[in-house]
Parts: sequence; structure tokens; C-alpha cells
Amino acid sequence: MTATIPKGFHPEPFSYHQELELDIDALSNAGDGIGRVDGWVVFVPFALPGDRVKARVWRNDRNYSSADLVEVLRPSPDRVEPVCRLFGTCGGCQYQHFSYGRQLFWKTRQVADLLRLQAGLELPVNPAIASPREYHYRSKITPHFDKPKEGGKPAIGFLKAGSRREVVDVPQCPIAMECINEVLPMARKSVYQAVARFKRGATILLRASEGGVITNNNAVACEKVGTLEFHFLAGDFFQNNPFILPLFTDYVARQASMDGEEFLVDAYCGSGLFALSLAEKFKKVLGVEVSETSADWARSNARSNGISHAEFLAADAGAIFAQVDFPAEKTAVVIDPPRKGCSMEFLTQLFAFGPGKVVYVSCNPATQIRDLAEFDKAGYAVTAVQPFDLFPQTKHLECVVTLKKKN
Ligand SMILES: C[S@@+](CC[C@H](N)C(=O)[O-])C[C@H]1O[C@@H](n2cnc3c(N)ncnc32)[C@H](O)[C@@H]1O
Repeated sequence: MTATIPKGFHPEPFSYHQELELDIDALSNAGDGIGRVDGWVVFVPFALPGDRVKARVWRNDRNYSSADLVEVLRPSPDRVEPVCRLFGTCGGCQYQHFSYGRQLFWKTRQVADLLRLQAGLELPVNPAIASPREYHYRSKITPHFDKPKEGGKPAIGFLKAGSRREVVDVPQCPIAMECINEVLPMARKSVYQAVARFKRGATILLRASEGGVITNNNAVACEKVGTLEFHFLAGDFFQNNPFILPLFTDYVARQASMDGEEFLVDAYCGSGLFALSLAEKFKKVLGVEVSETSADWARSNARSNGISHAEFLAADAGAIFAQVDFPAEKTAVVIDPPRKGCSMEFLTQLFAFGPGKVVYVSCNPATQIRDLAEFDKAGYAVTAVQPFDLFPQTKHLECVVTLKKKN
């Protein structure tokens, strides 16, 4: 049977559903294997560096093609058995079939490639710091369901790999903490019982907290990081891999304070993770966070942890430096923005303030590296690039870039 060719399919260099045999030699930061046919780049999800594969083309773009994996003809020596039976169907994980050491190697390399190709910076990148747990590390999951058209039980889980709509039913999730998996069957049962009352569908929350799992966005969650205890609303932002957090905050603390900085601004501070974890190294600390509830919890976390030299403002980070009276050359600014990166307003007023040190933390190296071009223009030099693997088995990674103002 011949496949119907989608409208708009560009037939060069390959015909629709043409099957190719190719060697995979790299991994894109979207998690796809990269191979070449006569020099033409082909992206193949779930194919790994070292594989020889058969792949079926479904799209030709201006300078690359996309193809589905049909068969692994010769497996990469780095392939391992995935833990989850839904691996390859569920869109949550991309790398369960890749040895953890090689996941880390490629995440490090992706950062170096982005720096070179996107920002024109040839910089040494430290090897990605491993998560102490390769599985059962996530402290929060948010499975989704759509209301079934014909009644019956909905699929409750995550988007299907390669789909923007279809949900895969996920009864257990091996990257979620064990306590979450214990509660998941009960949470799913509650959805089945209530599904008739939903108009369309919904997303449910399971957030691990000291002493249990929370399923209500407005309940207060509690997490210990090193010697500190953080409270925050379960539906607000908090980092999702508690096992790596002490390594992560220790590294940011060292980077922010190693040149004798005395003052700290934590922009995009959430409930105070960096501001409070780093506070003992600074004379004064200011955190800024747009979510009022997170900023309230940051203040309360400062009090409950006995930290009296940290203040928190509920405000847009884009308009904060006019109010900062710290001496700029002795100030370190930690930036940890959402995935879209920093706004131009934020960067403009940050550069006008001109702190001696900036430690830029990001869960999206693509926008982080885009922003580095602005730091370069403003007279900052990168002194360290350190990826952290907060998200094993997935394409996601966190990266910490340290910048110093040039004299
Ligand atoms: C990636 S989270 C980091 C939070 C915190 N650093 C942590 O590690 O827990 C980004 C935070 O930025 C906040 N945010 C988003 N836009 C903001 C803005 N324009 N100004 C200040 N904070 C903002 C979000 O509410 C969120 O808490």
C-alpha cells in the first residue's frame, strides 16, 4: 500500500516514505540521532550514535530531513535495555536505551556544540555532573488526560512520542520517585471516578514532599536541601531532582563567591533555593521573584531557617536593579530564568548595574547561549561552563555559566 503524501511535502532530496540506510554519528539537543546520506543531514529519533539504522523519511526541510526509525541494522555498543515498557511510545524519555555514561558525554558535547555554532564561542565545557540517581529521581510529575469521547476510562499519562495531542497511558513512571509511583494508582482511580464531571480533560499533580505525596496545587510542600528546609506551594516552581540539588547549589555558591563577592542578587529566585543556600557566603542577599506566593514562601523560608540578611521582593526581574544599592563590583547575580531565557529589559538594566560576577543557571541551554552574545557585547567573559544532569533518561539538561566583568 502506498502512503498518502501530505500536502506541502517537499519531494527533494528524498521521496515521501523513502527508506534510507545510514550510520548515526551524533545526537541533537532535541534528543534525535543524526546521520548523513551523501552529506545531507537526517534526524532520526531514538537512533543513537554508533548505530546503523534503516529510517523512513517523512519531511525534507531546507537543509535537513526528518525520518522515523524503522530498524536498527547494527546496534551501537552503548545501547542498554530500557527500564520502562513504554519507552519509545511515551514522549517523556528519549535516552533509556543509552548507557548513562554516554548520555552525560553527549549532553556535555551538545553544550559545547551550541556554544560554538550558536554563539561562535570555542570554550571548554566541564563534563556534565551526573545525577546521583539515574531512575526514580523526579519529585514531581503532572500526568494529563483528555475526556474520552465515547465514555470509559481515559488514558492518563504523557504525550505520545512525536505527537502534540495524543496521551499515552502511564500506570507507573520509572523516572518518578518511588513514593509517587505508590500513590499513582490511587490518583488514577480518582480520575476514573470523576471523569464525567470534567468538560474536556485535566492535568493532575503528584509532588513528593517530606512525609508524603501532595496532589493539590495549593497545598504546601516541603523539601530538605542540605541543612535547609524549603516550603513552597506544590503547584509553584521547585527543582524536580532533589538528589542532585546539594551538588548543584554548592557549585553555584562556589562560583558566585570565589572572587570575594560580598553581596548577592538572586533574580528569578522562586522560593529562595539559591538565595538561601548561598546566604552564608554573603553579607546581604536580595531575591526577586514574580510569583507572589513563591516570594512569600522565600521570606518565610528565610525566617524558618534563621537567615536574617536575605530580603525578597515580589516583582518583575526586568525592573529591579534601579532599587539595588549594593556596590556593583562586589555583587554576584544569580540568574535562573524560565525556559524562554532573559528578556532584553532584564539584560539592559543588569548591564547598566554592571555586577562583577553573574552565574547564569538555565534549563534551556539554547536560550542561555543566545543570551551569552549580549553578555559578550556588554563586556563579560565566560569563566566556566558546567552542565548538570537534573533529568537523566531525557533530552533535558541544566547548565551553569559563570561570567566575569572584564576590567
Ligand atoms: C526556573 S525557575 C527558578 C526558580 C529558583 N531559582 C529555583 O531554583 O527554585 C524560574 C522562576 O522565575 C520566575 N519568573 C518568571 N518570570 C519572571 C520575571 N519576569 N521576573 C521574576 N521572576 C520570574 C518563575 O515564577 C519561577 O519561579
